[in-house]
Amino acid sequence: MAEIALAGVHKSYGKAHAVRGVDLVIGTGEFLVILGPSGCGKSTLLRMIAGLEDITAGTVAIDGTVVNDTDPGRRGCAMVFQNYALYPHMSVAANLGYALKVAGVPRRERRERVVAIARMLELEALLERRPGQLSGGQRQRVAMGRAMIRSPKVFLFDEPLSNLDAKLRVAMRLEIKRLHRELKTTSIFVTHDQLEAMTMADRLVVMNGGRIEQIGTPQDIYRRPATHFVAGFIGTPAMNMLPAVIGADGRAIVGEGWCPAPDAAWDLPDGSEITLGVRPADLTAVPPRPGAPVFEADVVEDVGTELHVHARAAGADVTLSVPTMAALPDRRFAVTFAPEAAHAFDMRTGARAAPRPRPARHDIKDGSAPWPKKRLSYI
Ligand SMILES: Nc1ncnc2c1ncn2[C@@H]1O[C@H](COP(=O)(O)OP(=O)(O)OP(=O)(O)O)[C@@H](O)[C@H]1O
Repeated sequence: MAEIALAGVHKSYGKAHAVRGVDLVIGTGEFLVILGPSGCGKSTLLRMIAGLEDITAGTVAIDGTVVNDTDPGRRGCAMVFQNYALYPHMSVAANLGYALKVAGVPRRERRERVVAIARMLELEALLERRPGQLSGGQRQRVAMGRAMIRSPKVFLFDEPLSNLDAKLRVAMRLEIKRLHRELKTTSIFVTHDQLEAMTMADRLVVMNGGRIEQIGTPQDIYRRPATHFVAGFIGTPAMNMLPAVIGADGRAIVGEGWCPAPDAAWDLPDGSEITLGVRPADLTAVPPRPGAPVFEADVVEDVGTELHVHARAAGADVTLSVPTMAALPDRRFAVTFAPEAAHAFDMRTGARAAPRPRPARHDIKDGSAPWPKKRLSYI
């Protein structure tokens, strides 16, 4: 059990910057997931915590002690990799007990601990097999057991489920969460699979281009994405993104004057270029109306639980998620959405735009002054 604190952590390979100044504290017992596209620096960050990569700048501290120059074996971290990294010529039992053997733990105690871990991971019947005689899921469980046996302070998972088929991934996901509930070991789990990230994380970190874009609970990140990148990266089908311009009243105008969210206003200067984001499930089809583009359903994908309707209009494409085709009585329709379902991103910075503050009650539109704050005395 340990707290991990990263301060200004940076990694460059020559002129290329893989990680650019990451500040992050992972609390004791927390299950933190790092999510991001390929090449965003998530594995490099994990490997710096493990001690498998030098840190170019900044510090990594475990339980208050800076470990930048501490050997990987002395950091108390155990790492689980995508490719299992098992010894093929050794039995499951020998693989599980190897680290204890190296550490000089007596044979009897070793055996006891191997059996206890095997019981926890349902590997007891497989102890005499070699890795080549196991399924992918069983191999991954052995890899987990090997990491668990030394009772590490921290588990570091580097895309451990990527080589498994879809069904097994779900099973292993649950197993890892169950183990975490039991052991409460501080864990960092790196993945590029958003479903894995959303379902496993206590707290989620979204990375892009070596930087942290957002940190929060999966719900925070889904409901209030902090940046244009996060909004587009999280959610399937992806959020609809409509290029828009801020008008004089703070409302967003798309194309030739369509104001799709008339009740929402943003705190940006007139003329600011934004992207208006709306999740496919938040769009509702309504009969065509003047001033709004008419969309035409193009491709409909049935994913079992819902339908994804991809529709086109002049200059804009949208996707709607609907429970049944009854939500689309006609092929041609306009779209609407609740103001609170709209996300706006400032295209200069990519940051989420704040709503425009509503006028305070004493603001008087005709230009007369509000009542003075101090009460007048008539004595
Ligand atoms: N040894 C290295 N030498 C040079 N560049 C490297 C090295 N290792 C990683 N990089 C670069 O650093 C960046 C981050 O790599 P990293 O492996 O951390 O990404 P990732 O987010 O884990 O990606 P993936 O999901 O594909 O594993 C990439 O641009 C990668 O090409």
